[in-house]
Amino acid sequence: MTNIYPSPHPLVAHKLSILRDVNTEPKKFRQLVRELGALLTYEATTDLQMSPIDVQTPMGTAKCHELAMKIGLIPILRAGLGLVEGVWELIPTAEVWHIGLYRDEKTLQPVEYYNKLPVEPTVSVCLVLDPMLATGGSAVATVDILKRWGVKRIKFVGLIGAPEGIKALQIAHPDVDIHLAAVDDHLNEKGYIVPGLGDAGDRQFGTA
Ligand SMILES: O=P(O)(O)OC[C@H]1O[C@H](OP(=O)(O)OP(=O)(O)O)[C@H](O)[C@@H]1O
Ligand SMILES: O=c1cc[nH]c(=O)[nH]1
Ligand SMILES: [Mg+2]
Repeated sequence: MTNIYPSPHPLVAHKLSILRDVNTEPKKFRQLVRELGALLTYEATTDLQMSPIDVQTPMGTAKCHELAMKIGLIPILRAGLGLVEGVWELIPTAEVWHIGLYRDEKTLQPVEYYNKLPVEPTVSVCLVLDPMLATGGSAVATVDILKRWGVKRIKFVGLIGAPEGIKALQIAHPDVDIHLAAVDDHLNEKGYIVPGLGDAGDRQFGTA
């Protein structure tokens, strides 16, 4: 399938290598997650729909373009929170709708604990934000929720994906583009990505 986009950008690779390092402390880790969120979103949004607009400059009229669609950022709590700020810097008009999911430690199945989406969709494009795509359960469940909400255009923006999670998301939602900083080797017996970066939530929030 062709909907998986690992970033080819040297800045992304450089920042990811520092992020992975077991010695990178939470403050630096949060900064890198924020920066990577912005860089990956820049790559993920090249095909957004635009509408023409005439802008008066001090020298005349410029034929310009503006975003034509309302964009929603959907961070998956907790770890997805760290990606919001960098993306919001680029798209300040985006709405942010939080989805709370945690993985059951034994079954690795996602458990929903927060969802305050209004009845009718208020956005037409959603960027699902979560650093880790491991089994894919959390991403698939979030896209399920967004499709039930009525959103048709959905992209996943994350940092590291395991082949297992990428496959699961592709099979469940082949229409969802997957933008990542890297694709890693495999999942371990506890569902952690190897080599990965450990627990993205714990490393951001200092809870390890
Ligand atoms: O692809 P999956 O197998 O579903 O795993 C990925 C999920 O696991 C992590 O969240 P976690 O459950 O640790 O919650 P947290 O962000 O609150 O730490 C991560 O942030 C993803 O949401
Ligand atoms: O490697 C992993 C897998 C799931 N969640 C994480 O935070 N890290
Ligand atoms: Mg976690």
